[in-house]
Amino acid sequence: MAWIQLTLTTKEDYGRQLGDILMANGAQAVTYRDAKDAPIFEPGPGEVPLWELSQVTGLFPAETNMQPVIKNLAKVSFLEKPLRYKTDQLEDKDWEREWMDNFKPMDFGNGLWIVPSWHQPPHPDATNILLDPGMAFGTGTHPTTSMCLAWIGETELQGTSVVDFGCGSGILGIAALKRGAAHCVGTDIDQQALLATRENAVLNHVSDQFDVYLPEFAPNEPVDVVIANILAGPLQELAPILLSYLKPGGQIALSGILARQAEDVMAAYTPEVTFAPVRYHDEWCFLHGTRQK
Ligand SMILES: C[S@@+](CC[C@H](N)C(=O)[O-])C[C@H]1O[C@@H](n2cnc3c(N)ncnc32)[C@H](O)[C@@H]1O
Repeated sequence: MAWIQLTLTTKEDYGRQLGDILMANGAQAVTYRDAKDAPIFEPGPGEVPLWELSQVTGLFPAETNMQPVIKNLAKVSFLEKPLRYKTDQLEDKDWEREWMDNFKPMDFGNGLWIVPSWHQPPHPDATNILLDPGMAFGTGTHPTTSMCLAWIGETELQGTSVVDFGCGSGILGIAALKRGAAHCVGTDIDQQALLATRENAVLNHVSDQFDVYLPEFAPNEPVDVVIANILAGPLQELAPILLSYLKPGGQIALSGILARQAEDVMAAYTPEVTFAPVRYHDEWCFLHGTRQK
């Protein structure tokens, strides 16, 4: 059996509502692709950041007459006018599994692996982080996450307290805990991310050590390590908050920064933080440093 795939983009607040509307119009399945897992581009002034958008895709039987569906969607008040959408013909396959099949166990060095929760760890003795990202950002495939994971893998974290700011799937906090950190506070503005982090913490048997909050409810107790993979703009704006979390002598890791933005981000954390040489991966860079005692 073949299928028609209909894809629309909407503000993430409306993602679920749009999914319900697609189901009510005959979709057999709906999936959400957070634009967060698409390449991130720094939004221009006044633009909606890409990761506030959800891509919602409905799967319709091939014989569906899509005209009435499109007509109904054109009346939905929160969708763009004129309606923008994309249709594709799909051969029959387990399409939900398709993206899952592309998410494979990955080695980040120093024995640190990310393993999709539906895979067997290829090296059972390694530090294996089992992960189901759900709708949250953070599979390890994006350079901004992978540079953080490489740093976590090489850093002595035994007994440390950690803040994972913008925790997404919880991938970084869980990795830190599995590498010996004693406790982690994760914060995110996205409820889906908090949910995914909690679930992944349970999956990895670190839920007792991983507390998750919306940023405004997070306890502001200084910790040994702050990790934040969010965009350069927020990293600069949030510098006083992130610094308020960091103990003297503590370590900070910042990611989500385009290479050309490194200087500006470092300036926001100077002179409190002394930075190590900048690391680069594709167009992205990674900053890490130590807070003066
Ligand atoms: C690029 S993702 C990183 C996710 C994960 N930590 C990783 O490294 O893959 C950024 C996350 O930060 C969250 N975020 C963005 N702005 C934030 C803010 N001001 N405070 C807290 N979280 C924020 C987003 O919702 C998103 O989950």
